Amino acid sequence: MSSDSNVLDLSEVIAVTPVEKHGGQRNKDGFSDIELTPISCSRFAVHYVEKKRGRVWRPGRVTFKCQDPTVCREWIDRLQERLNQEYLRPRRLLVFVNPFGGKKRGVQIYQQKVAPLFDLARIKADVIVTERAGHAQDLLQELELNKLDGIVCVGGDGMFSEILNGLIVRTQQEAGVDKDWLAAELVRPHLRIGIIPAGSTDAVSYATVGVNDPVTSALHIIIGDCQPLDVSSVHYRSQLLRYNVSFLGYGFYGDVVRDSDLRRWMGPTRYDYSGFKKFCRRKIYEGEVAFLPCADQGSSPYDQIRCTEGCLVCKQAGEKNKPTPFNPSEEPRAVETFGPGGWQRVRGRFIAINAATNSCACKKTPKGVSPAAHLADGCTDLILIHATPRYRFLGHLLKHLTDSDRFNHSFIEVYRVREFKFRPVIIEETEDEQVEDEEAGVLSRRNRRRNTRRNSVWNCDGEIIDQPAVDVKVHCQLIKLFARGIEETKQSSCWPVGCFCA
Ligand SMILES: CCCCCCCCCCCCC/C=C/[C@@H](O)[C@H](COP(=O)(O)O)NC(=O)CCCCC
Ligand SMILES: Nc1ncnc2c1ncn2[C@@H]1O[C@H](COP(=O)(O)OP(=O)(O)O)[C@@H](O)[C@H]1O
Ligand SMILES: [Ca+2]
Repeated sequence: MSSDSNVLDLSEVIAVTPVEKHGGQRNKDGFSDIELTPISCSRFAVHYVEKKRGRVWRPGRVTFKCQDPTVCREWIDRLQERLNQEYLRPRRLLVFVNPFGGKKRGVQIYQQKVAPLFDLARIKADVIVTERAGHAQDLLQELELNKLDGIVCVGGDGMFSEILNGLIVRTQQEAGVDKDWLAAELVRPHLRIGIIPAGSTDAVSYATVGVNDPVTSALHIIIGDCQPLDVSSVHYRSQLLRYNVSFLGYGFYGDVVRDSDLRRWMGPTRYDYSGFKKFCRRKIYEGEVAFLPCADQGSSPYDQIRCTEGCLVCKQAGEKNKPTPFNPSEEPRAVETFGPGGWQRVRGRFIAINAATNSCACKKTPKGVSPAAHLADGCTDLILIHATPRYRFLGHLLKHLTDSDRFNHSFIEVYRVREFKFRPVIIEETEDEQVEDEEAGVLSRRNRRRNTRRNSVWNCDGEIIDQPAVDVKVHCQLIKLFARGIEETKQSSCWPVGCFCA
């Protein structure tokens, strides 16, 4: 911004509206109840994105005064014409509101914070308040989507996951791609998805916008931001179980989501209760993880660099992984080769097996489960947490509250991978394995059984996958969000009267 003037980037203008001389009430198009004739309008307001601290955006407004009402009308028409040329800005959206998620305030959040902004920006929104779990996913298989510019999710990660799965399944079906074939090259949906955070963790919103704020997210949607995002497919025995976009967790995090699902009446605090309970139980799961490391692309989970707006790692990955036309007669995938440069395997007793396809940053862990993970690099960070005493596991968990290196423990292995598989080893208890404990007597046998419970479940963006054995594959930049990645924080600024840059 030059010292003697202020410049307002047109791409961050929300709307232009005539201003009543006497500040009277205006209808949703910005006109007063008394129909404004062109000659009577001598002022107009430019509504724009005002960037506050901490990546929070708010609608700002600057008013311009014209001596001649004709000039005023000319300005409004010209500016509106330019805004109409911003082809990435949505004009028609399908909005799914989950009244059940988070603190059950999804409807209020949308009506009070988002709808007025969509009206101001002249966006036509078809709003559906869901009536049950899976309602949005089912509707996405049958609704007419061609006339839309995007889909908006008002809810948390679980609701986003539902819409993500619905849209991807619909797209593959229409493209004739077999979603159950692990090796299939998936077709990218053309519709972008916007997220208005109204859930409990809201990790996807936080990791792609940098803050959990409904107004900020609404403004990213209005100006038509576009952020590609990796999606992982989760299969078992040639059957698609679910698509995942952020966090996959087996063991501790799987047990947490299974337990917390029974306590949704607690709202977001259910995770704290279940997290503490499962930390105390600290169950151990034996199994084997096989994984295909990402070919060296100059990034690692131990990087100091972070995935931010305009990330070069993601840009290069996008160029390397351009979608190839689907060929139904495509040769089946090569058999996995183990060894250097190929698949690797780790067998062990684990507290948790996590995969972070992006940082999974959220209010609980502002830097994320894997701070150096990328939104759109075609990889996921596979985090193996081996059995260890509780105090050491606690030390690792506590590091999520800070910037410190959460992987700096001998019991933790982290790999940046394109694919991985997990097969549990079921522990059958035999008589001679019973641990005799004089005080506890037979209890020790029950304790051992409890501590070596056969299987956990997978926490898939907060939804439960009951099947412990999975085959996971990352599809680079499969979908696009109305976001721009994590902006480098700037000081808050306001835009007084000034000229425009196109
Ligand atoms: C004693 C201090 C412990 C601090 C623990 C910090 C660990 C935080 C990890 C947070 C996990 C982030 C991964 C995101 C998962 C979400 O997709 C999922 C569902 O979100 P939503 O549908 O919006 O509710 N959230 C969870 O699985 C919550 C996990 C909480 C684990 C304690
Ligand atoms: N109307 C509804 N009634 C009950 N459950 C719903 C409804 N709409 C969506 N859901 C389900 O609610 C779950 C949680 O949604 P989400 O918005 O992620 O809330 P939270 O972040 O609290 O988990 C999702 O599994 C979703 O499928
Ligand atoms: Ca990634």
